[in-house]
Amino acid sequence: MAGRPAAQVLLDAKASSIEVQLDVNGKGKGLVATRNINEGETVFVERPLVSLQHLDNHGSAVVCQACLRFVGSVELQIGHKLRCLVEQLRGAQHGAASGNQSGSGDSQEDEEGEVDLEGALEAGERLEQIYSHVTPERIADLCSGTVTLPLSDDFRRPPPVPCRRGCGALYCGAGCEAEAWEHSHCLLCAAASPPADAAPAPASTSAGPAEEPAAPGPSSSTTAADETSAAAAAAAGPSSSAVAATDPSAAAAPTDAGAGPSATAAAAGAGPSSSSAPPPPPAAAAATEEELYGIRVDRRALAAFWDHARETNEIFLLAAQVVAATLLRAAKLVATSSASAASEAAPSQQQQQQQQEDGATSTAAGPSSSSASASLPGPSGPSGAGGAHAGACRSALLAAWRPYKYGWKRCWWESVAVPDDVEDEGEFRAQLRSLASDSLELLSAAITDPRFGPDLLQLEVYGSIVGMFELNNMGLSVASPVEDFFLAVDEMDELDEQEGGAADNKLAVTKVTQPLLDALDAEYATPCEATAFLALQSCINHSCDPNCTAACDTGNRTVTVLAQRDIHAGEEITLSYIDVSLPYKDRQADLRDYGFVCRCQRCVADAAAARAKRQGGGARGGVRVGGRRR
Ligand SMILES: C[S@@+](CC[C@H](N)C(=O)[O-])C[C@H]1O[C@@H](n2cnc3c(N)ncnc32)[C@H](O)[C@@H]1O
Repeated sequence: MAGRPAAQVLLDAKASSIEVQLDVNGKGKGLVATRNINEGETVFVERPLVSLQHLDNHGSAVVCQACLRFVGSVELQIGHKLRCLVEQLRGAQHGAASGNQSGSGDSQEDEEGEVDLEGALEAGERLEQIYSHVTPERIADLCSGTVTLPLSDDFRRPPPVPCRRGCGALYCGAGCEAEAWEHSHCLLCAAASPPADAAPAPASTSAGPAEEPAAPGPSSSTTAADETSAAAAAAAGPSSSAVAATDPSAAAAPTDAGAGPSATAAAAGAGPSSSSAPPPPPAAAAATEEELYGIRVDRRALAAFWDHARETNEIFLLAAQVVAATLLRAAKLVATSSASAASEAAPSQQQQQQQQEDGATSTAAGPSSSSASASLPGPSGPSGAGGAHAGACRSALLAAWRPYKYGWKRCWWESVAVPDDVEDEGEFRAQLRSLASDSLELLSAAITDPRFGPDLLQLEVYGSIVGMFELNNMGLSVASPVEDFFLAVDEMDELDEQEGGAADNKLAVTKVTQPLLDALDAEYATPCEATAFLALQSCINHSCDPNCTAACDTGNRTVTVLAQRDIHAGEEITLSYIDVSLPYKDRQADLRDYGFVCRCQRCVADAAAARAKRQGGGARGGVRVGGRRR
């Protein structure tokens, strides 16, 4: 999650024998190989700049909120999954029962407000099925770590380390907790107040009782993502609609490649920065305010921001990470440059004093020391100081923004693909704009910084950051240790059978594990599902016959792009954003969600073949249709 300057990313790209070119075959910028790359070779390795476990996945997988590694014991994973499943099913039953009164459009009502009795019945049956295999007490024991399953030791992951403020976020160790904190969480943690002994997270290594995980954010409902409003759900687009594990989604125009916050705003027609200064915080929040690196944070207002994002669209949480990370980095850069300017000034004052003491002439000391002081920010400085400080802030903000500038950014409400069932596109887009505006207002009330806020916290800039996720995200999937655990139990059975003995042992193990497997049913192997933004990946164009694949390694917190066939120097690096085993028409339909008509060689050939067929000639020989499947 930690941000790296784009310059560093590009250096890595060079080292990996690829380069970013600004116009690749009319598709905007793209990555091109600068040498021959062999099949199976690593093209480059990259770390996500920001990532987020999907909110509706929190009930299925307890993972580190920084690196997405599973944490805790298999018992915890199974218990947590069953507990959340039960809560969710109870909610489904309850939703149907109360649907008539609430009219809230929850998940048990269809769009006309009809109660989904069928869904409620199904939920009831599933609940019965679960309880025929496990008791509520058993689930509680699994969650609390008071039960140990046979063979589970081999599948134990690092014990969870909670967020230092106690918001419920968990990490795989103190390192990840600290990194997330420094990256953006210190500004986004919505816990009302730190625990009394708010020390940095412990570097816990014991496999003690399992931590009870909570969904991130101020409220710990594990079904919050189901409450998504109809408009936001419709707007979720490709980024939230089951992206394949390694597919980046994207839409881009190369001209924006270097745009920083204000450039983006200017391009989008935003007014002067001062016109969109953040609104003042609500008076009621005064008690929950604090200041970090000169940035004012209001935890109560943050809770409202989180609630809004959970109820509308999680994409705002990713955007908030970018905003918070950028503000923090800029604030730290300003602090560092102020400190170094101060330390440069200090010797010269000392020198002046020394010279005076030595009886030297005043002309040798005065001007130089005063001009050094003049560059320092602060109300007591000469009239030029404010301007110099503003300039330093601006440079710091642009430097902090650099890692994100490569992602193509179009305003979210303008770039989202319109769902088929939407009749009035204008109204749909206006609704999205209004959602983004509400989200920004809440975020601006929660995080305020007069130095950078007016530039960064503008609706057009915020919309373009949200749009960046809509168009450039990469879906990540991390396999669950629970799957491996049940597999090991299976294999043990085979082993025992082969050895023709230990039947008692086999029976003893499956007697304990089988009811859990039966209760979990098909959901026993649910992976961690997340979304991430990666600077270089966001430059890779789609092909329906891609030459690369991408794979996620949570251990290293990296995504690796691998050549899946030989690539020649000068050839474009491509990935597939969709299921390329689909026929031409379906592929084009899927890519419409990404906002472009595919111009890859395979599609050009397919289109030509379709044209020829329409003209009655059928596909001519020599036209290559189809190709490598993902
Ligand atoms: C993730 S971005 C890739 C980088 C992008 N070309 C840029 O300039 O930033 C995806 C966007 O690139 C363009 N693109 C990618 N693959 C394409 C393809 N096969 N055919 C046409 N345009 C494509 C589309 O505009 C798409 O929205």
